[in-house]
Amino acid sequence: MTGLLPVAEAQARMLALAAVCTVESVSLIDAVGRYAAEDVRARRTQPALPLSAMDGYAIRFAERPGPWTVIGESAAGGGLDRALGTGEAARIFTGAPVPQGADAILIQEEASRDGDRLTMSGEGPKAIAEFIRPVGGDFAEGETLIAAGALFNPAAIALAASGGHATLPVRRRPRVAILSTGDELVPPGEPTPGSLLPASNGPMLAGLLAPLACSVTDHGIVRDDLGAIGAAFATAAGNSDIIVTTGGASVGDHDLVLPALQAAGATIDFWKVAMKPGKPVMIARLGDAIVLGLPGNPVSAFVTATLFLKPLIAHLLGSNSPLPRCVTGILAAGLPATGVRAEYPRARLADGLVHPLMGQDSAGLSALAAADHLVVRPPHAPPALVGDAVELLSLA
Ligand SMILES: Nc1nc2c(c(=O)[nH]1)N[C@H]1C(S)=C(S)[C@@H](COP(=O)(O)OP(=O)(O)OC[C@H]3O[C@@H](n4cnc5c(N)ncnc54)[C@H](O)[C@@H]3O)O[C@H]1N2
Ligand code: MOO
Repeated sequence: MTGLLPVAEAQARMLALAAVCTVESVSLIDAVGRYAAEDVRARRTQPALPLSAMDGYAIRFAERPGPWTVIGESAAGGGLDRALGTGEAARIFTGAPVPQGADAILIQEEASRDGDRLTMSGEGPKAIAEFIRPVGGDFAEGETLIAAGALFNPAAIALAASGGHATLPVRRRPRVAILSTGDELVPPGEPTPGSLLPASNGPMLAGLLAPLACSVTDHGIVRDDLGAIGAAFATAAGNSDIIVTTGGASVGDHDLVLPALQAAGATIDFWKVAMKPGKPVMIARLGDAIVLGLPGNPVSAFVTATLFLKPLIAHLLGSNSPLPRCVTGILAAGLPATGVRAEYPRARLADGLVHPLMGQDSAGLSALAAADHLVVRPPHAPPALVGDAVELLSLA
């Protein structure tokens, strides 16, 4: 239990430990940011009829350049009550059904109309079916629109709505409890005499979680005392799916999260991950709750929350790809060789290049706040040079 676990292995073990939340059916808006608990299939075909993509006239392509006789109109939600005959055209609007007999749309900018008489004044449609959206062009009834485990982002919500759904199957929102341990901490805004300092990890974690589909309870500051930490665990365990702690995770005499968990009867799965910042990361099960012990250093807490807490929540919500995905960027400045731990230097993307920031200390919040990406450096990597491609994790 004292060795350093590779990051990917630690993430896999964490995900294997945690069961997904139960299924519930919620409104479309409530489903945003959650994941499909089962395949969502189309209950209708879209478009259900051939529809015009433009305002203009429904014509027969072979009859260009006209003249045609305009016999009526087709508006969105309506339609023409009969088929077009030879030499006939219909006024048509965007989203309106294309009458039977028509096979192209002449846009109104390229049409000239005098009473019922219509002729082509511009180039006209270049091919049969131009500006006509065919039946089922978007999707057909019965098709899988959103696969189980995929994210309901706003576009997926629109797709589900278009597919005939008013409610969606999702997983219950995980309940997350935040505990900030440390005798040196005071609530933000309070005086900080001597070596006291504002507890910034709680608001940071709550901020990271705010856009996610979970409910968060910040239990505030817990003193470095075995009894106090144990009592906080006991309070949180009954009504949390995840308990996330910061601080007290290392090896000092005041680092009491591990002994408090052991005293509470928790099963410790791992402690210490091969990453920098963020080595003392702990995963345990306490009753039905997963405990994620993060280091106290503010940047370490942020980076480990990005790599462990956010994926854990996505997993509990039923995501089929809970781990963060990297993109590639080109370095504007070099980075030193890495040691036994993977490293996550804070960086900013500017002019298409990755600029590592000054102040890569695990307590350096200024660089963290200026960063929009973490560079992902594997263990035992040689120095990275200007112009090298590197993996990046977006902090957006
Ligand atoms: N002898 C060793 N010492 C340390 C090791 C080690 O392996 N051997 N690991 C280092 C690493 S790496 C880290 S990271 C830290 C993690 O320590 P803890 O998780 O035990 O955190 P604390 O000691 O409680 O605090 C560290 C640091 O962070 C400040 N802090 C804590 N909580 C907050 C908060 N809520 N808001 C703002 N700042 C907070 C705290 O005051 C300390 O300065 O251990 C190293 N030591
Ligand atoms: O992991 Mo600690 O986060 O290196 O300072």
